[in-house]
Amino acid sequence: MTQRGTLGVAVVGTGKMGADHVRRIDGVTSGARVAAVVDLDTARAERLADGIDGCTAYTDPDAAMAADDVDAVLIASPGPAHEAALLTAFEHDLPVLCEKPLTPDAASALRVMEAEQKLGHRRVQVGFMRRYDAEYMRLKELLDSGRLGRPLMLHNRHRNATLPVPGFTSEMLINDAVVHEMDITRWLLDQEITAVTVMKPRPSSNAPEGLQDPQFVIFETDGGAVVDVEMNVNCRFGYQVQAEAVCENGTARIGDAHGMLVNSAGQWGGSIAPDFVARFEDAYDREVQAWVDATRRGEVTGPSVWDGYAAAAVCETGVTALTEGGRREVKMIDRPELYRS
Ligand SMILES: NC(=O)c1ccc[n+]([C@@H]2O[C@H](COP(=O)([O-])OP(=O)(O)OC[C@H]3O[C@@H](n4cnc5c(N)ncnc54)[C@H](O)[C@@H]3O)[C@@H](O)[C@H]2O)c1
Ligand SMILES: O[C@H]1[C@H](O)[C@@H](O)[C@H](O)[C@@H](O)[C@H]1O
Repeated sequence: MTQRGTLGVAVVGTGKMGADHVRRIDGVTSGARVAAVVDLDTARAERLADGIDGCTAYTDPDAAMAADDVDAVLIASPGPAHEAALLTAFEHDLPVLCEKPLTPDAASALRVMEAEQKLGHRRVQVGFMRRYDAEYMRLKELLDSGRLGRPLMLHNRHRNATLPVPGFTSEMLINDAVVHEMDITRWLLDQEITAVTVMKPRPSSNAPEGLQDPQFVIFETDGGAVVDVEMNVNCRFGYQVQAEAVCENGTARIGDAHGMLVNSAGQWGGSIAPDFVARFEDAYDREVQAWVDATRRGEVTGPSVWDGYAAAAVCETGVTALTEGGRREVKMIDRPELYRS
């Protein structure tokens, strides 16, 4: 860290999400600066670095993490590349904000968890940004207050206008998209997911040939709640994330706010965000600021590697339910001591 305590961050992966985080750290977040950008696509990293004072472009994550001006790492490469980047960050004992998913399967998430336990302290915040969204935070506060009684069901809708990245697969609807509902369910209800069922409606004609889109996913939890998720990555009309908790004495629903309502030409209405960058902008800002603030205090807060592992275990079960059918039970190890408090 510099004398004034500004955190030098290396951003690994500078595609859609990584570039957005670079812009955020450079222009929105306080107490941090982009010291390095890393991408296999050298030209992309160099273009980004060129616009930022004191920022160096790298293709090798290890070289970036070894640099004197790098104090922390933000990983925004694709999920399958996260494990290698995390293990490299552990070798340098650097704090990490790792975009979701922690890793794409439970075995690799376990390896990361074992490596972090060997360090003897938590180093990673996982990028489940919905926990920092104002609406989800209010819903959590309400459920925790007990005013509506015990939550019985949670209905979720998760709709992307078009494929989030080219080549999105049927498994990725679970691994890369429904993974958000896996985390938010665990967090909102403070319960673990114990079983997953995936129903397959007739695919939309908007979906590329062979893609099972939409999917209807059902979770059961160890607290007896039933949770459903409509996952759709070709809805065409915009980006929409909604949740409704059904409790013993009432319901609470979020995700309906569409900003300003306009009356015009015999109609009324608002607008729908085009994509996750717009819908969750505030949540990403809060998430990154919380990470920087905690890191500068020498703390690690937010979703942990345990949360990343739990989501990965549920994802793996979900992919089995998708490909083999039926109701599938989730298998997880006991929570290690490091993640109990
Ligand atoms: N929290 C959210 O809402 C949210 C939204 C979008 C993406 N994401 C996550 O962010 C990550 C990146 O997604 P994206 O949409 O930006 O993908 P993307 O394909 O747009 O960008 C990925 C970038 O990483 C680079 N890359 C690939 N392998 C690398 C490696 N080994 N080392 C360094 N760079 C490498 C690629 O060249 C590319 O520039 C994924 O984990 C994704 O799930 C999260
Ligand atoms: O990586 C993205 C991102 O996590 C979005 O929040 C989600 O809506 C997309 O479906 C997913 O592919």
